[in-house]
Amino acid sequence: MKLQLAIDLEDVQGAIDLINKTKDSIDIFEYGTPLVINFGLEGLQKIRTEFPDITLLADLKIMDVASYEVNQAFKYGADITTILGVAEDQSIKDAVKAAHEAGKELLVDMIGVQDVAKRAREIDAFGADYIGTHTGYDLQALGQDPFATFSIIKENVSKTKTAIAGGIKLEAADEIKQANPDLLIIGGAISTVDDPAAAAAAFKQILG
Ligand SMILES: O=C([C@H](O)CO)[C@H](O)[C@H](O)COP(=O)(O)O
Repeated sequence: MKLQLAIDLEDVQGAIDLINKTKDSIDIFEYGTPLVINFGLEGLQKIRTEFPDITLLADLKIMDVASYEVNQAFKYGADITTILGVAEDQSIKDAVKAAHEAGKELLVDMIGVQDVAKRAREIDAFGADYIGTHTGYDLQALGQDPFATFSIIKENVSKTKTAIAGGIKLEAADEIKQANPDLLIIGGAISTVDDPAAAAAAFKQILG
């Protein structure tokens, strides 16, 4: 199981500081969608220049023009990027092809997918590297979490690595262990606490 830190901050220097504090425990750093919105891919490039050796995921949440956007993420320094599971089949197939031709990886984010079991089987057949259950902030605010949906995804994929995200806290240690995802994605529970390094280390400990 790998640990990904979702950096959903509003400035690039804050992201750089957070990476420095947590890099002993984090396997993959996510250049989060708010950073994409505020600073575009040039912010990602700054982080890549500062940290040439870290694994970087750009959370572009691509919906269309997939080959172009996937390649832009890689051109600016990403190792992995994301497309939405609700995108057209053709877009996801194009994104998988573009990522693999570049020697990189693609995560399909299942936020907003209604028939999760059916779509998970389809994504599995498309050859994506990761499929991610994701309870977005707007549903977290209603008290929802990603664990039940994650089980459905796990039952319906055979080769795609599984990821889970959405408001996961340290208190969910038992559920995390039971879910046993290939990739655990944590944002606020590391980035917004007083001691992000300690929180990252505590999550890493759960993964064993
Ligand atoms: O993808 C995310 C969200 O849509 C904002 O861009 C978050 O990175 C993801 O939800 C993980 O963050 P937390 O929910 O704070 O753990």
